[in-house]
Formats: sequence, structure tokens, C-alpha cells
Amino acid sequence: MLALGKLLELTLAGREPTEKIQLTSGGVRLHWLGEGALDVTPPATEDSGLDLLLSAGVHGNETAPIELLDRLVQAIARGQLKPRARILFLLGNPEAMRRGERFVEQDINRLFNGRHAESSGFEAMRAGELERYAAAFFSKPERARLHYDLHTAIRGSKIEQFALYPYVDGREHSRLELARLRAAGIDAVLLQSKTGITFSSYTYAHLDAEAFTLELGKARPFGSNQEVNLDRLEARLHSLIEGREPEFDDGNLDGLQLFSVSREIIKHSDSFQLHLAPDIENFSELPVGYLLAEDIAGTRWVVEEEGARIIFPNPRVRNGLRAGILIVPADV
Ligand SMILES: O=C(O)CCC(=O)N[C@@H](CCC(=O)O)C(=O)O
Ligand SMILES: [Zn+2]
Repeated sequence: MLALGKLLELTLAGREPTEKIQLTSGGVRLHWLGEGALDVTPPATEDSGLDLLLSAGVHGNETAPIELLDRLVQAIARGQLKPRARILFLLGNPEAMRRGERFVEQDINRLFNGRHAESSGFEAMRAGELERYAAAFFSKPERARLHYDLHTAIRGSKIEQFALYPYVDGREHSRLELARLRAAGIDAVLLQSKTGITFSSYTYAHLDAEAFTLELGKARPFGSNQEVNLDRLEARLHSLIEGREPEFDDGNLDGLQLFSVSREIIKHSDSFQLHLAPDIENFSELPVGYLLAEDIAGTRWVVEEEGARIIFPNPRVRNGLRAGILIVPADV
């Protein structure tokens, strides 16, 4: 296998490859751009016109998606997977990956869309670098642009695999992309209702990519992901990469549950209290009238929405950040 096929090994060891550019026997060019960043270019005659950004490890302890990208990179470097798409592989937070932690000083996935410029430290610098890699990759005109930012969640979930679809004022969510996610085994999509500060929000809002955060199961250490079944997603990624994606009907969203974000619960102070069991699962339903959280100066978060559910409840986030999302069923 070509040395650049060991992107994960190089990244975990903090090593730089001696050769930065390598060609597979099939003429696919691998280019190591920097720590955790690998650009893959198919031969011009084979190019399908798709630019595909695959990122993982934006949270360092979310290892199943990192292992998935590692399998893809290795298969390309061995010549077993023959790309017809341009691909950019990004491992988001190498230092947090080495430590097996979500982040070291601050959550990179709250530092996009310009937030990194108002902050300092290596994670802010890395968010800026990830934006620049993505912007350079998505700078070619007249190509399809798709970004999947792969994650796993802190807690268990009533719906195991789901996506978050970013929002930009005036831009419609694509039924075709929803159908593609369904075909990749995704069971639910959360339609955001304001532009966020995550990596997928950045590529969606600024780089005109179709972009999603994919939540693929529960976060576990490297080598302990037997319960995370990525078979359908992996098969779909293989077919997208090789330009042989099976036809799918963009009118058919059968079985895909759609939700819209009703409210983000923001933690304003150290007095914030979340009234949920520590082991509550994502997508748990909450009744109207339920006192969800309390904060400084008598602030109360009471459920008003019929059919409300909670995802990502986390009272330990920094002040000013979201401590949970209230969602409600939606249609497109
Ligand atoms: O399990 C949790 O509480 C967090 C899981 C996670 O890392 N989710 C992403 C979602 C990103 C998005 O909103 O698009 C995150 O919180 O960064
Ligand atoms: Zn994550």
C-alpha cells in the first residue's frame, strides 16, 4: 500500500510523510496537504464531476467515523477502490484524537463561520485551517459539491443514525440529498432553521456545498465500534466515489423521519440546570409544560411545542453555547 494510505497512522503518530504526493497504479493522485488532510484526484479522463469532502475526528473521541475514513483511504491507496470523484479527506482535531477526547481546550465544531477569528488557541487555528482546506477544495466551478461531516454522539439514541441539515436564508433543502441519505441508511434528518457555527454549516453557507453533519451511533474508543453498523453508508460512499451510484428516486423519502429545530437551549451561566436524567437518550419525547432547564435571573425553559423531542442535552458546555436542541416533527 502507498504510504499516504496510512493517513490515520501518520496523524495519530504526529508524523509527516517523506513523499507528499503519490500515484496509485490506476493513476489516482494522493496529495498529503498537512496534518490529517489528504486530497485525492482521479485521472482527468475518469472524473465524474463530483467534489466530495469527507471529514471525521472534528471531535477526537468519535472513532467509528475516523475508522470508516481510514478504510476508504486505505482501499484507495491499495487500488481496490477506484475514485472517479475528487475527494478531500480531513481528520478534524488530531490532538484530541491522540488523547481520545472530544476536544482539548475548546470544541472545534463551535468555531466555524468566522468564530475562530474571535478566539485563540490551537483549536481556533485548526478551525481556520479546516475552512481554508475546504474553501480551496470547493473552488472549482461547475462541479457538484457534497460534504459529509461524520460524528458519533455522546449518548444513546432512539434513532441511531441521523443527519443535521444546515440552513441558509432563502436556500431550499434538497429532496435529492434527503433521498440519497435515506439510501445510505440514515433514518432521520433535522432541518436547521438558522445558520450555525459548525463545519457543515460553514461549507453549506459559504462554499455552496450540500453539507450535512451525520450522527452514526454512540462514541466509543478506537477498536470498540462493533455495534456501530456503517455498512449502508459505506456502500453508498463507495458507489459515490466510484461514480456508480445506483439510481434513486428523489421523490421517495419513505421511512425518513424529518424534524425541524424548534429551539436551541443556550446555557447562559454557571447556574444553568438541565432537568433531564443523565442517561436520557437522544430523541426522547418531552410533554408540553415540562420544565426543561433553569438559568440565571429566573430564566426557565418550558416545553411549549407538541411532539417535542430533545437531542444533544449537555449541561457541561461552556456558557453561551447550546446545551440541547428541541425538535419537532416536520415535512418538506
Ligand atoms: O452527543 C452530543 O451531545 C453531541 C454530538 C455531536 O458532536 N454533534 C455535533 C452536531 C453538529 C451539528 O449541529 O451539525 C456537535 O455537537 O457538534
Ligand atoms: Zn461530534
